Amino acid sequence: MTTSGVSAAQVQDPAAHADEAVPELVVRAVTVRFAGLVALDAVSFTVSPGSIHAVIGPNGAGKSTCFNVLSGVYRADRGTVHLGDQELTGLRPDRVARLGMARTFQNIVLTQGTVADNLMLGRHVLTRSGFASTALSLPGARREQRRHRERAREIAEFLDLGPVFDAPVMLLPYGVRKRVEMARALCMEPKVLLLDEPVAGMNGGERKRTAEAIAAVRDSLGISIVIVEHDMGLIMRLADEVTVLDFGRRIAGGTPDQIRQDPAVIRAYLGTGNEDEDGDEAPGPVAGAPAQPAPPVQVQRENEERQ
Ligand SMILES: Nc1ncnc2c1ncn2[C@@H]1O[C@H](COP(=O)(O)OP(=O)(O)OP(=O)(O)O)[C@@H](O)[C@H]1O
Repeated sequence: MTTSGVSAAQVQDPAAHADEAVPELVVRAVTVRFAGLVALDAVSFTVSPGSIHAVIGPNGAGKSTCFNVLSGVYRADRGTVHLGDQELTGLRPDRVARLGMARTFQNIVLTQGTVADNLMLGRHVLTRSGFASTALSLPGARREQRRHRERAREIAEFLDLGPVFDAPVMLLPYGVRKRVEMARALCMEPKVLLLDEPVAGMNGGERKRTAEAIAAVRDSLGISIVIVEHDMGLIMRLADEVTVLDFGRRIAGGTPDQIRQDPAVIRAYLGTGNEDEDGDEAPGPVAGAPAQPAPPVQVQRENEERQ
């Protein structure tokens, strides 16, 4: 689907990476340490081409660290990241972006310029004309700028941002600004889109719209999406595959249905450290607990009490 009337064919257009097949993203045994703390401990997973792959886990599990390794912000102490044949391990963020990995940021709230200005920033990595020829408005550079602006408008329309293309972002509601941020990343024509908590802070309507937009990106553009998000309802509806982290370790992986039933996941979200003064485990999920695993846990607890 598309979120506006723009056809998939229009959106699947040209760009740097569109003629190349989307490759697998393979994370192998990645370890990251901060002083004495192991934030990621030999974590491995594979993102299938054209899929939505969620990375979830309780607070402090290592999700952001994982994201920062994928986008080149953090350097892994051990392990590798490959996008197809291309090794990304240890490359700087700008190089990782040029190889087809575009990311959004958890806390970014765009405030400067128009929507168009922000999307053109995303086109920057694809611009061939140098700074001087653009500044001097040479004909070739002007043509290229026009082509990029047209493409930015197509992407804006795809994400329902057409009507606000020339509006200052500062005047837009929070949820729309977050969608501008996603459009900016898409303007880089990535093979893999990394979404860091894309619905954080949104109201119900904005969440629904953003979820539709994410599904539309996968279905129409065929690129892979890696998503870190605390909204478990959204993850369970959207994701094709889920990797679950806890204390820096990968404790489970599979489809949302498999994850819902996985005892290690249920244990991690219940939290084994929630003990009261008598040493009894305090019931109830920790923050960010999945909405769906609750029934199997209750059944399991009833069985334990009966024994
Ligand atoms: N730059 C850093 N320096 C030191 N420790 C860090 C740094 N970044 C993360 N950590 C630690 O690494 C562990 C994993 O953190 P991370 O932010 O990756 O978890 P998370 O799953 O994203 O958590 P949350 O859901 O709360 O955002 C935590 O114990 C955290 O305190």
